[in-house]
Amino acid sequence: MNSVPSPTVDVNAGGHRVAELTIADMRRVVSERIAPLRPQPVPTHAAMGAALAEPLRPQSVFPPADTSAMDGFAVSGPGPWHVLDGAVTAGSERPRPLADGTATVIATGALVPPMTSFVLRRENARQLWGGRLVDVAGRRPGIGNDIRRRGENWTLDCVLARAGTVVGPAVMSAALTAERTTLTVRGPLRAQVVITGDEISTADGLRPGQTRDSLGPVLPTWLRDIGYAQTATEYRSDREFRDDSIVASADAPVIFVVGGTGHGASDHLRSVLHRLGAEIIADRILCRPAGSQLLALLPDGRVIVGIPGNPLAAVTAIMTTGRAVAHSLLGISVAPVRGRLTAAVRSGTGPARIYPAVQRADGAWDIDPCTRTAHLAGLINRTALAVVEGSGPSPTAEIIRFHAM
Ligand SMILES: Nc1nc2c(c(=O)[nH]1)N[C@H]1C(S)=C(S)[C@@H](COP(=O)(O)OP(=O)(O)OC[C@H]3O[C@@H](n4cnc5c(N)ncnc54)[C@H](O)[C@@H]3O)O[C@H]1N2
Ligand code: MOO
Repeated sequence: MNSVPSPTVDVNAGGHRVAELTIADMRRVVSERIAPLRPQPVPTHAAMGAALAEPLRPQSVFPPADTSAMDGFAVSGPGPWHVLDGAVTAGSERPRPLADGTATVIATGALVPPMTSFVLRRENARQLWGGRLVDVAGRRPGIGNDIRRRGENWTLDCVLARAGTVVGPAVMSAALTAERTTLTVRGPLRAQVVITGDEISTADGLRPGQTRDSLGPVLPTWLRDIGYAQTATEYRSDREFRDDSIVASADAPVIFVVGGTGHGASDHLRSVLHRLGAEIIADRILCRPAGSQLLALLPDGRVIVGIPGNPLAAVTAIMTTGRAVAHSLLGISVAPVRGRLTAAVRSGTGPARIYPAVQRADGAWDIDPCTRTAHLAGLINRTALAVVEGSGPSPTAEIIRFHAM
């Protein structure tokens, strides 16, 4: 929609042009201008994708009591043992103490009765004539007793995860094991996606001139991958986008506006930003695709990322600028990772080139130099973007992986 040049919308809030930024400069500006979210207590089960604002310390030692590590018999004293009636199952409270010379059936995870010497695994136990139990493994007392001792995994002074760690399934699960019912975190980060453009259609059957929306259903997956745990998506025609208050009213710290970043007749993002008193902090990034990105701050601190409409450019913008914004808001720092390429490539003296990439068995990355931007077919079976910068032939590139896929 921006094929018709327009002299009317080259505007930004301060009235002066903001320089095009390299990717490194964009990351620096983002970390300087976008402050981390305020830490807040969040129920542990609702904290997926947030970042720990404090080290994760246990609320309870683990295991909280001596428990059996195996199905078998809790035995007291040297054998053979007389097996008592009944069984100690997981979930039973306070089993009675075991008298010397006796044994009781016990289940994995059950509390070990006081006076237990060790747990005899079922496969190492035989009952003699008359019912007496013996240990056929001939264990030495105290060795491999198959009892999980209270606090042997962690005590209250342990740190299970450092501040800045993103809450994934392992962190959440460990926190629950440690009886942490709330966590002090930044996030979970929410994003509003606004897909603009008169030509974009989600309805059955395309009319001439329409373009199938190939981003709305998939952007939340990419966004979740880089730290936006919750996403809401809205569609607006160009005029609706220009006239309504979706950007003003969006209830999310980050608003991704898809399309309209250019200077074409229907590209209204700049004028909307101007009207809302936003400060543009990056106007174009020196990269291809996704050069036509805008990064702006609303007066209340919400961040607007204007991403190009071409689908591969949109994903590239999200994986570079969108990712840097998420890291800043979550208060985490992620050092760029470099990878070896299967063949040296030259980006030339111009902008950084960003290519779909996939890792070979030997660890080197194959890149696709000829990918088109109007669709995402070039990302099928690819697991990363490779960022190539510098004028000479480069044998390595920054690798930005897609973790969720
Ligand atoms: N005179 C110039 N024109 C353009 C330039 C330029 O440098 N000078 N850059 C081109 C590049 S590269 C890109 S990328 C686009 C960026 O334009 P916008 O951000 O304003 O995006 P639109 O014009 O709205 O859309 C571009 C393209 O993408 C299609 N699109 C948009 N949304 C979707 C969607 N949800 N699903 C599928 N496809 C979508 C849209 O129909 C357009 O074809 O500007 C170029 N022009
Ligand atoms: O930025 Mo366009 O993003 O090269 O397709």
